[in-house]
Amino acid sequence: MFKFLNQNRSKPISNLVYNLTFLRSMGGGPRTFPGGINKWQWKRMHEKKAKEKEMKLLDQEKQLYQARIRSQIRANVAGRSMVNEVQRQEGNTDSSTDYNPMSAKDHVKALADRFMKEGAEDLWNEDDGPVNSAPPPSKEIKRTQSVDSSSPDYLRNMFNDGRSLVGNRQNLDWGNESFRPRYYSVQTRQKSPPRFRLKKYKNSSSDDDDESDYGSDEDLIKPSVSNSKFLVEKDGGKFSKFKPSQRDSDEELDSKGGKFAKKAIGRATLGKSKFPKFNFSEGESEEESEAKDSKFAKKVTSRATLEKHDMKKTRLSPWMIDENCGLSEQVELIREELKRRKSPVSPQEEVEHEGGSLLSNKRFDECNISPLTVKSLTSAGYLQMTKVQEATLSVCLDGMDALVKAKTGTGKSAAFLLPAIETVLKASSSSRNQRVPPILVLILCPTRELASQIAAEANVLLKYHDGIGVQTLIGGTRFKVDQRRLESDPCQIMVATPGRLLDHIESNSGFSVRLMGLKMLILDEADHLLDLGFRKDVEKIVDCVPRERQSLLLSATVPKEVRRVSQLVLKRGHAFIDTVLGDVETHEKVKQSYYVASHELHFQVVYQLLKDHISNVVDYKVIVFCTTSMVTSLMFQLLLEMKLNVREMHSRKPQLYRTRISDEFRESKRLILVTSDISARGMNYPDVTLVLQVGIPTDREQYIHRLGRTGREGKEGEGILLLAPWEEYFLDEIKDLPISKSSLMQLDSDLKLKVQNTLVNMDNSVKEAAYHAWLGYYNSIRDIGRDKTTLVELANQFCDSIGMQKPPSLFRKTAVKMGLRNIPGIRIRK
Ligand SMILES: Nc1ncnc2c1ncn2[C@@H]1O[C@H](COP(=O)(O)OP(=O)(O)OP(=O)(O)O)[C@@H](O)[C@H]1O
Repeated sequence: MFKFLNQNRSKPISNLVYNLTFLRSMGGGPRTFPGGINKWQWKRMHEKKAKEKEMKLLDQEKQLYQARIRSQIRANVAGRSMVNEVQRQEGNTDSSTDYNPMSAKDHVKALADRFMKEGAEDLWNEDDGPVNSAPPPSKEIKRTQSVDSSSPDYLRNMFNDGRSLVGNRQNLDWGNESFRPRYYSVQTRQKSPPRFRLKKYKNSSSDDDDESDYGSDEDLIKPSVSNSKFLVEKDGGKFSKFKPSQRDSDEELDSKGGKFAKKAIGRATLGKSKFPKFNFSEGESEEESEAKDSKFAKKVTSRATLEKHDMKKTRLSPWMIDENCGLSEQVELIREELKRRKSPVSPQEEVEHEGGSLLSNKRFDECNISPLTVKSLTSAGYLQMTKVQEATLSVCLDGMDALVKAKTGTGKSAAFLLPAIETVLKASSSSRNQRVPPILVLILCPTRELASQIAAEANVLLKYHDGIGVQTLIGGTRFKVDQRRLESDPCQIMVATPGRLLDHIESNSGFSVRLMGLKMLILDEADHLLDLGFRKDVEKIVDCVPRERQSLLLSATVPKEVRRVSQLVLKRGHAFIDTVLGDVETHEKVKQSYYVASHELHFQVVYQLLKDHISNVVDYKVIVFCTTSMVTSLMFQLLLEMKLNVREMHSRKPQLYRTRISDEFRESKRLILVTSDISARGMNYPDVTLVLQVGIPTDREQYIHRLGRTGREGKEGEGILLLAPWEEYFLDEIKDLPISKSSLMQLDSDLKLKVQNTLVNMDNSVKEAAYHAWLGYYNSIRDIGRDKTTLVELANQFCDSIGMQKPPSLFRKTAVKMGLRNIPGIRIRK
């Protein structure tokens, strides 16, 4: 009897295990577990196992370290230290040959620190000393300091030397106030107490509805662009306008030096960009330089398994560093280059440049980041910081949490990646010998493409940092493949979309253990991640990472509600850095207009607008945003039939296809991307000439982010919004933006017929799906979704416009869910 029962039980269990494996490989992750235990029991069981494993590893590490110390002593006795010294002199800072200079006791303490979180005391062995001892000073910093030519100070002095070649500040003509350097962030990493401090935000706990908790506008750290004054909070508490004066001569000198470097180094990169362009030599013409640029353009490939995505095209600048040179030789080369670039630009040019410049006066070598990062930045063509980078870096290097608001395309990615790299460098001295290094920095972002883009950018900045890895965890890839990758190629920086990250947390306790070492949490497009769609996932993730961490939230839009909920992630005393304050959130150089046309004319108007743009702009690159994936698909097919050069991108497409299209569009010219909102945020497609939004975006923020795909890096761009008459109410939400009405063009009757015929002949399934999606989208928008009868009438107008005789029927269940069951005009599927 027992045997019989047992035989019968074994089958369902094995089936369950099979199903679980299948589910996991599909990316959903198991929800029930073998043996009938629940998720949390399963998780605890694995955590216990992982702890035991960690204890074993800790023990092994101690032994390994002792062995290293012994071998180092032996090597010293045998005169090996001389060889190491020579290697150091040559700039060979390979960590594999550089045995950690900590004392054995410090090292053991550092190992212990790694586990110093709640509940980890049991990993500590009493013989190892007190658990609460302060962590040893960062050995990484010590190590770089010993290599004198690569230290930040050395590089700074070197740049200052270059500056002094054209005379000191007294010799330069700074007479006109408008030529004076701009200041907006005084928070420098000084040893002496700072004279000013940044305004910190106090999150309210229970009374968080009170607006005053977030301070008045004056409480914000606001880099002033238009004049040399800025708002800072004095130690006494009150704000005052501050004007650089004599006593700030050091900063002034630096800024002017920065300015000189900017001038000497050249003008904007691509076209009318405000970013610096590097001329190869003084005698070289612009064309020659361009030709060389493209000739030498090279792909910087990452170490992470991002395939094609993980590449960034960079221009070979004169700062491109010869890999074969020692660091001191490279420094010499840069010094030579500075000498050659003596001639300052004219004051007139300076003013123009400052008018709308995104760059600050500070260079990367002036801001206490690792010289190897400066080297990577230099070889990627970044010399000066953008304003948001300067403001963010100074706050983050001081260890503060921050909420950062800066316009689209102003370099927020590097603004959070630079402190992230510094965090890894600081923390890795204590985690260097771990077999599976903890994840030290976690970057969350809303879309897969954005995650891949951020990882690619991180790899560019890590070009010269051996041993720091970046990986992505994004949906649409095989879960098992992710797991294998995590095991075979451990990383310290993880870029992830929330859903897939949670799947890994829930199904792999080893992964959760790795997250326990987290030092920095970053939310890019933070307002979107804290929106209702993502908030629950983000809360769960925050619960899985240590409380003792630094957090950074960034976005081009930060509505008040987001400032309120930001306390889910940020500490009480966080800084709010707002580089937009007092200015509109969109770029001055992006011309914004809107058209109003009835639904039946929309497709023709879109076609006409695109045709006009193509005939006016030779190297056009257009993004057409549609309301939903299925409407995107319909629009794409129509434009394809109308013989335009289009590509389609939305969440219903397989990931490989999305990656391919994204890559193609990034590199291309004369192409139109028809897309849903998956491309609205963060995507950095260079040189987009027009963004066309068809129908209302979900909200004001989404309008700004979509528009932000053009006019990046200070370039020019154009944005058009096409609305149906009933959608005009949306204009109220963006009334503070510089958008103007354009009158509808005369539509050609032949064209009208052509568009209508194409729509009529299109596959019915595409049109049906578009109708359902349209209904779903507008039903979810508060202002229209409430009045169901009007909504259905409008949906039927849309249906007419896409060449359908009668509206397709809905499943009863769907109609009930949408609250449309008994609404006239809705057909229910039998
Ligand atoms: N200091 C710099 N010097 C030169 N170029 C820079 C610098 N910082 C960033 N860039 C370039 O500026 C472009 C825009 O940067 P990024 O994508 O980080 O903008 P963003 O502010 O995150 O935009 P969004 O709000 O759309 O996410 C990128 O091409 C990047 O390489």
